[in-house]
Amino acid sequence: MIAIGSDHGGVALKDTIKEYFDENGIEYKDYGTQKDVPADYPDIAEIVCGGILNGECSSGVLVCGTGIGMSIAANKIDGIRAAHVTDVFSAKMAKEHNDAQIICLGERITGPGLALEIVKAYFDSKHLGGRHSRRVEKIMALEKKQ
Ligand SMILES: O=C(CO)[C@H](O)[C@H](O)[C@H](O)COP(=O)(O)O
Repeated sequence: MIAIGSDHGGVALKDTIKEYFDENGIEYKDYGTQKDVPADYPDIAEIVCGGILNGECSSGVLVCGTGIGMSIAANKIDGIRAAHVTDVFSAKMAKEHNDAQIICLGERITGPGLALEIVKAYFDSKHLGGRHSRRVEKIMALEKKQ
């Protein structure tokens, strides 16, 4: 199950991504917000990350105006690796190298066509393990050092 959420600045792109999921039989849970309902991105980031940490969802997509606020907020939550991506190669690397559970997109930055290519690249990729796992473990250890 994929978690998806946005603030009001990302709701149209969220709906585009949901259409893609529907067309491709990909299961998701929409954590809001909905059209015409303003929301603060840290609130949505928190509930989407919660859905991943409690095991309900395995990964997620967060959308705001730029993707920046969502990624800053999500990365404050213990156990979460969220990647702010604006291109296909970075989306692939976010999974292959960083094992990011979440990608963050910006509706005011990335058009719907490219955004869908990014989403596909991320979900079609697998974490490569090996030396990348060692580095991901070091990222997670940083949380414990604070
Ligand atoms: O967090 C952001 C910027 O880093 C997002 O783009 C938000 O969607 C944006 O700040 C919302 O702004 P608005 O003026 O309230 O629409």
